[in-house]
Amino acid sequence: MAPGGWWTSTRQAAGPGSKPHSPTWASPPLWRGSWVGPSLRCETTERSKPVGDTEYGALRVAIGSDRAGDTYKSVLTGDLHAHRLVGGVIEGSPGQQSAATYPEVAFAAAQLVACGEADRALLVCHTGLGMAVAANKVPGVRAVTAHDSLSVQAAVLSNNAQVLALGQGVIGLQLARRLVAEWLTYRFDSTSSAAKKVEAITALERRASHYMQGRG
Ligand SMILES: O=C(CO)[C@H](O)COP(=O)(O)O
Repeated sequence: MAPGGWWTSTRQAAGPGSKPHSPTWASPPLWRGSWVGPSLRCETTERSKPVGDTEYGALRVAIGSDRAGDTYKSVLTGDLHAHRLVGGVIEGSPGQQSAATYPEVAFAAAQLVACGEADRALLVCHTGLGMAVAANKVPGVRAVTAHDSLSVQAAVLSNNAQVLALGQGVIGLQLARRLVAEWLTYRFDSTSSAAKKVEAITALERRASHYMQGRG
């Protein structure tokens, strides 16, 4: 089901050189759940797949921006559609999104990731900072701001971050496009030494949540 209101999704066939990342849309169904309004609600009862897991092939990427990131978002959306490793693009409807603030957009996109509707999210605002801060409020989501190749690589390989936030006011468009192209080629290795540290972050998140519940 297409995300309601804000988000539209597009499936696309991977290009000839895409193996082993060719999409397998039919089994299991990857586009489940529906999304409502600025504060989106995940109606998926069962995750299509674990957050950040890419075993099903080509990446499904949600992309969003506030007004300050709109120009880059348009260009990067085109790049995503054309990229051989991207199997689907979910983008906020430009009309409504241009009025949306970065916390709303980031939270909504991060929810798409957390619920398994998207593998990753690409967010653009003026600095990339607020988007990452807001996206990190969604449990299970790891969002970073990164404006150089090493950080983009480490975001995936070391931190298993599913969300990349860029600042339209910080880097030039061509660097942003290059970084996104690089970002799409990286896959987290769950057998790597980084995995235990990412698990530790998840455990901390659970502990914090229990602590807060105890206080409530
Ligand atoms: O960069 C932003 C948030 O980190 C955003 O694009 C601009 O922030 P605002 O001026 O507070 O809306």
